[in-house]
Amino acid sequence: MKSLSATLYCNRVSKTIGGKPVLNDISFSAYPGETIALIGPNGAGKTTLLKTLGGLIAPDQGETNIRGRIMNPENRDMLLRQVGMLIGIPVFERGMSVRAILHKHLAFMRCDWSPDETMERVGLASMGDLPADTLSMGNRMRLALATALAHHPTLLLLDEPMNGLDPTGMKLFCRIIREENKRGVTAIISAHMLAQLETIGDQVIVINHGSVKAQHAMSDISDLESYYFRHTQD
Ligand SMILES: Nc1ncnc2c1ncn2[C@@H]1O[C@H](COP(=O)(O)OP(=O)(O)OP(=O)(O)O)[C@@H](O)[C@H]1O
Repeated sequence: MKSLSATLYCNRVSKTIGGKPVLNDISFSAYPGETIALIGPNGAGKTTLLKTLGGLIAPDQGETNIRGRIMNPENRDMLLRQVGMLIGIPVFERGMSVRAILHKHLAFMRCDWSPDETMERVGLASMGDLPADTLSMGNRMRLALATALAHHPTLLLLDEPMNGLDPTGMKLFCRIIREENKRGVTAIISAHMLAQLETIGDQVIVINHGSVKAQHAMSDISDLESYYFRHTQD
């Protein structure tokens, strides 16, 4: 019954790529206003899981349920308007300005508001006219985050969103996630930066070899680093 009010319900998802099982029977729920920290070693399956949750790849078995609806090819685009994704290394159209990229994204998401507020929020207000492909790595990450946030989604799927951010950017990122949670937004964040995750995560899921190895409330974990090593030893 609990899953009925979940923002996201990942139900027994499995995926094999190139003959190799990458996700094995993964289930969990994410509730409004909470952040789930997805942690695990390189190659554990975190990105593949986020891609599957965001409908970028189809599971072989199991399903993703967003706000009570099972994602399928017919309702995928409608459901994805409720999702903000940052998955993979941000690459932007050559020569297109930061503001134009956000305008295009908002139009695609059928939102009629200006991108200015989101640019301000991520610290790109003074860079709106710059071609996005000339931005530094950290500022490209800020733009990718802006794209995930701009259309006011209820679910954020963020894969290593702090990569390339300077300490100010990381602090800003954590503040934005807390603000989003207060508005009821659910965030699933895959990252290796345990110290930052410790401050923003409500739940932790450890993935290794494509399976959930542990899941706990962050408040029950006294030291995330030891917890990580304890649950990722082969
Ligand atoms: N398109 C693909 N073709 C072949 N193998 C793939 C493909 N995508 C993912 N894999 C494999 O699936 C496994 C999980 O990869 P994934 O990128 O999901 O891991 P990850 O936990 O996100 O790792 P990292 O922390 O290094 O980003 C890896 O063994 C990877 O090589």
